[in-house]
Amino acid sequence: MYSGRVIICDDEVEILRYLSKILSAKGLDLEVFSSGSALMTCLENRGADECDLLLLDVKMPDLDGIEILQRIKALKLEIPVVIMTAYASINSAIEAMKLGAYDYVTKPFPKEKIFGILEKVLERKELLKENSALKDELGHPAASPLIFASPSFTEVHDMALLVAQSDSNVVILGESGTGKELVASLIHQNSQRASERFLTINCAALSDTLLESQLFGHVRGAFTGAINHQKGLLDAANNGTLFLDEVGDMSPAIQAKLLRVLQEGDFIPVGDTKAKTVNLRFLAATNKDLEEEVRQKRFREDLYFRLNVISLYLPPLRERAEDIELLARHFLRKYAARMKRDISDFTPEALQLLTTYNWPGNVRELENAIERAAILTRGPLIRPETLPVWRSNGLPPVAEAPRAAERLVSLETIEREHILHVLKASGNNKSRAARILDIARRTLDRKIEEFGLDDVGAL
Ligand SMILES: Nc1ncnc2c1ncn2[C@@H]1O[C@H](COP(=O)(O)OP(=O)(O)OP(=O)(O)O)[C@@H](O)[C@H]1O
Repeated sequence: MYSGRVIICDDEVEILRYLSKILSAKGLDLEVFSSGSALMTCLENRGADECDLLLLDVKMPDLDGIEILQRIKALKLEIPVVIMTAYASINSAIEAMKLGAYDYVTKPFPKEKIFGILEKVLERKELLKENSALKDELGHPAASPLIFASPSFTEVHDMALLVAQSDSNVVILGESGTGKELVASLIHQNSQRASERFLTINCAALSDTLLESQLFGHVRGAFTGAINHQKGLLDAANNGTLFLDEVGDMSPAIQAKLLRVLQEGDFIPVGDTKAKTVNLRFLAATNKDLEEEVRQKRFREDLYFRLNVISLYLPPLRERAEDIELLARHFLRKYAARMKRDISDFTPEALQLLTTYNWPGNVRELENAIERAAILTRGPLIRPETLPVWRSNGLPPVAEAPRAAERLVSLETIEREHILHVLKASGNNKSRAARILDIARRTLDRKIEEFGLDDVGAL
């Protein structure tokens, strides 16, 4: 038996019935949606609180799974999503994984497949709980999800805790992947608004119209496709904190509407005539030089002053080498546990490579590198060759930022590399390789064909 809450969204009644039956038999709380738009309305209004897993069909007539994932990502809802796809739409599954889906299953799937995923998800939830209990014991604030040791980050962290006590708006500056969103959530968790909601929106990820209706909400019939009344994030976060990520990318029209909220504390939903009053704290982040944007008249000065009561600058990872090793070990523990692998440490060479590389994508790039290395590692130690920053000539430090194409590889590439590796290691014995990979033999055959690995025997 399990304890947790699962949302299922599929337009096929048979699938809904099948999943409801097997999951409720295991003691799980279920919520079922037969259309993508109904699911989105619920997530937008209520957030993903207390939901442990979302099982999402990729192909639905009104709103497909990929679009839902994009919206979940833009709303920054923390919810593991498992995409359910037909064999024919396997490319959508890959697309979904790139968008941050937790996993995917190909229909028809045995119930054990879903139970396996559920166990991993619930185990992860427990791990996160343990982690925060441990931080409590060590005397760190329970809400701090941040790992750091460097003096420069300690200073910003202390500053963040201090400004959390005030109710002022804050702008968090720093390169992409430096932890701006984590710091925003830390501020909220340590503020007087901690018991209220912390909602986030990425202003660069949405079109102008969508951003406007997400922020301010709309009434029925406000524009083509507005079939229902929809509450905006300003409303949903009332009394809590709203985090505006990539605020520097907001259009002048939306900047003007937002300024009114900051000045008057009210706004008018799209298509409505009545103003709504809200009480919010705004945290905003950008990797743009906002002062320069103001000088260039791309960002309103009055809005800038309203938002930027206090500003925090997160230093890039390359300027805080002390944090790299700590973060790398933290991510290694996380991914080794998630993948149930006994990888305990880095070789000294790998560690040296990690601490001397200049990490243009900051902590996010480091996390991706460790996740990839954990997938590719066979022994107990992470070796340099599994790190994307490794060069075949063995030269460790890279002074300049490598080109993106050299650093980052797609999930598809990793999957292909790993299948190739297992096939070679098993002497091209496909049944054995399928067992090691923990996938059905016919799934392996399909992937071999898809990735053009038929000739592996000859390698
Ligand atoms: N100090 C830290 N401790 C633990 N994890 C961190 C830390 N800093 C960043 N991360 C992780 O790195 C990733 C990127 O962090 P985050 O999204 O907060 O960065 P960001 O600056 O908001 O990025 P962007 O500008 O691209 O939105 C996240 O997975 C986050 O959990």
